[in-house]
Amino acid sequence: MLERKITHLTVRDVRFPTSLEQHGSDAMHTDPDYSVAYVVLETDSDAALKGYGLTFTVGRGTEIVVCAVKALSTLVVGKTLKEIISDFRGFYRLLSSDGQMRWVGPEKGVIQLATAAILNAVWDLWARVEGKDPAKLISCIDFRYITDALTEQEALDILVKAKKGQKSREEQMLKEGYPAYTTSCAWLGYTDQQLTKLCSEALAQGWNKFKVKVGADLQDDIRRCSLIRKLIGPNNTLMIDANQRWDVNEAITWVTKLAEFHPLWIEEPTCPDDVLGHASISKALAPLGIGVATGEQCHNRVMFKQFLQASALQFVQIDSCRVGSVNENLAIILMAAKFNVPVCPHAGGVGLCELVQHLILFDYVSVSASLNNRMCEYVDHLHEHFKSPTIIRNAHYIPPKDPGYSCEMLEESVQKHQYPQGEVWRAIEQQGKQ
Ligand SMILES: C[C@H](O)[C@@H](O)[C@@H](O)[C@H](O)C(=O)O
Ligand SMILES: [Mg+2]
Repeated sequence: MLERKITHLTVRDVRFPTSLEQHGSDAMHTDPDYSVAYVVLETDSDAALKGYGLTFTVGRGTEIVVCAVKALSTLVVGKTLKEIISDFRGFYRLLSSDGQMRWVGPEKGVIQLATAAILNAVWDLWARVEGKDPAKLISCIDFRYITDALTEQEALDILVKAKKGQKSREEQMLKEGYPAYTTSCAWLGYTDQQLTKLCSEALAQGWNKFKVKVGADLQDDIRRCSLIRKLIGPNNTLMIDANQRWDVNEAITWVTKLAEFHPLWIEEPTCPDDVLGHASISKALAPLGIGVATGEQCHNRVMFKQFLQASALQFVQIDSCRVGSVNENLAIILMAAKFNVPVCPHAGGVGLCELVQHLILFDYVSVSASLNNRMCEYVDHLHEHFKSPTIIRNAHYIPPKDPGYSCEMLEESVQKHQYPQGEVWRAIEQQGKQ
């Protein structure tokens, strides 16, 4: 199987009209249409072996990501899986630092999202073919720019140390699943009635950790947080998410006014690139018992390194599509372990829950060995479009059993939602004309 050559790469622009009902809305993305650049790698295998990958985007931006995936595709097509994984570090660097493409990055923005889509598909293909050991995993990581925080030997030591108890953690996960929290009750565009209804339903289903969007209007935030805190009671967990809305001092003042609702964290209080700003916010909010969480728009391992070195975050929110796929997330997860900061993945988008559940299970079973202060985000949208959708039981992610990276979509869904020719978008266009 490893000898099989990748013969084709297709990429499609798939969008869901989530903005119509304000699903996914926040203080900065007021009308998001959850979308993906969806990649399929075809091989010359008789067994119709394919790799499926995607990157999450929002609406119109998807066409630019699709364009970037096409530009990178020549670096992948024609290679065998064996050629790639025998030097995955080198291949990662080829994609992320190709001499003619690097200027539009490097390792950030659209080109990084495109890299994630392609590499997610490569990991999916590889996962369908064989398992991996610690040394092999380490060989996938590009340690360039992070050795001052984590050396290759330290990374290997963390993985080897975590071998102890691995089997029982694996069994525990299969039985109980990984703890999750929900964001689906309190998007910014939802009314108070909607919020009350969704929250009550979620409580009845066993959810005990809730994230609320804040940041547009302080009085609204106070009203919404107070409503939710009353609904969920003092013992359930509340998190708040501002999606980068504030300046540093504004963030401190605003969150201080929400402290009475006892949020565990404030997520993305300010510009995602402002490491020192996050450090100041962390310091100011620590006495209130509120941590800072960030990562969904943290574009590479070097940024995460600085956040960790500067004590600028207390919760590392890895994202399966923002950075360079599993290769780079391995580096981030291992750095978080070294700095003893919990990883709580971001999954608010289409396909993100399906992908990131693999990474957080890996974190527990093979790296951190801890559930302390850890949980994985869950949003209850669009899972029906996936071949192996996430399974949630009693507010826990149940480990997926199908081989691969769980992001193969149903062909019918892809065709219906392809932009602009899919029937869903044609109907919306038609309605607009009426
Ligand atoms: C536009 C998106 O829904 C974001 O609001 C979402 O990813 C969010 O930040 C989250 O943490 O889930
Ligand atoms: Mg967020």
